[in-house]
Amino acid sequence: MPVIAVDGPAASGKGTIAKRLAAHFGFVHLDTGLLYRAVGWVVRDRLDDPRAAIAAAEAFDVGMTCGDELRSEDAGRAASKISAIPEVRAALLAFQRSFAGQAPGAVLDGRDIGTVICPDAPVKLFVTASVEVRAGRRHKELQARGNPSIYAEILADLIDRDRRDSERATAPLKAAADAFHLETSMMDADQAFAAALAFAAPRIA
Ligand SMILES: Nc1ncnc2c1ncn2[C@@H]1O[C@H](COP(=O)(O)OP(=O)(O)OP(=O)(O)O)[C@@H](O)[C@H]1O
Ligand SMILES: Nc1ccn([C@@H]2O[C@H](COP(=O)(O)O)[C@@H](O)[C@H]2O)c(=O)n1
Repeated sequence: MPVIAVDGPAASGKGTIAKRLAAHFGFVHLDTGLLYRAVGWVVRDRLDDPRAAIAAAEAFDVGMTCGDELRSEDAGRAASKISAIPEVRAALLAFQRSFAGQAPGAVLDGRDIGTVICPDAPVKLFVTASVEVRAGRRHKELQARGNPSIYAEILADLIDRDRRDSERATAPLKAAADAFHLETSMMDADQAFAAALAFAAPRIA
């Protein structure tokens, strides 16, 4: 089954693109960040205990990915910490691969989809935007949801998260060698989707 792998840093717009590509092609979509957020949320009071995170990942069930609290910045921070643990990543791998095998095709977004989870995906996108632009998008999103948000705090958090996600030893955030780089700092969501679709469409039979 064809797979579209969409990777990139936090708040780059990869989820927005992934959802729209899935709707366009009639594919299923998985936001893999939710898996790490769910595990991080379970152990949010024990983030210094890797055994707790590994146990939560080994007990992962898709039902754990529901709930507004997973969209919070606290859940994102917790996810970024536990996602550096190799055994946590290993425990979540089979679910992601199995999801990717569904008919008629799948779109997965995350950090390591093109490099580790689906290295044979016929379409790989690496979506970026400057960290200032990403912080502005996230700030606006939180405000629209009625959540308190301070731009400077969001910016500092994203810088921290980028560093942790890129520097970890296992499955770091990085573009696959054959990924299409989509820099969206100067694009609105429609322009970014159009550019992604122009790359993907000829590669999806
Ligand atoms: N090109 C764009 N221009 C302006 N805003 C955008 C663009 N793409 C996405 N957004 C908005 O930016 C915010 C973050 O987008 P999105 O959730 O798709 O990012 P993400 O990379 O999936 O984030 P995360 O890693 O946290 O899951 C959302 O509010 C979304 O509507
Ligand atoms: N494939 C993935 C997806 C996510 N992570 C980690 O989870 C954090 C939250 O992800 P969001 O996409 O919801 O922002 C992220 O910062 C990563 O640490 C991952 O490692 N691999």
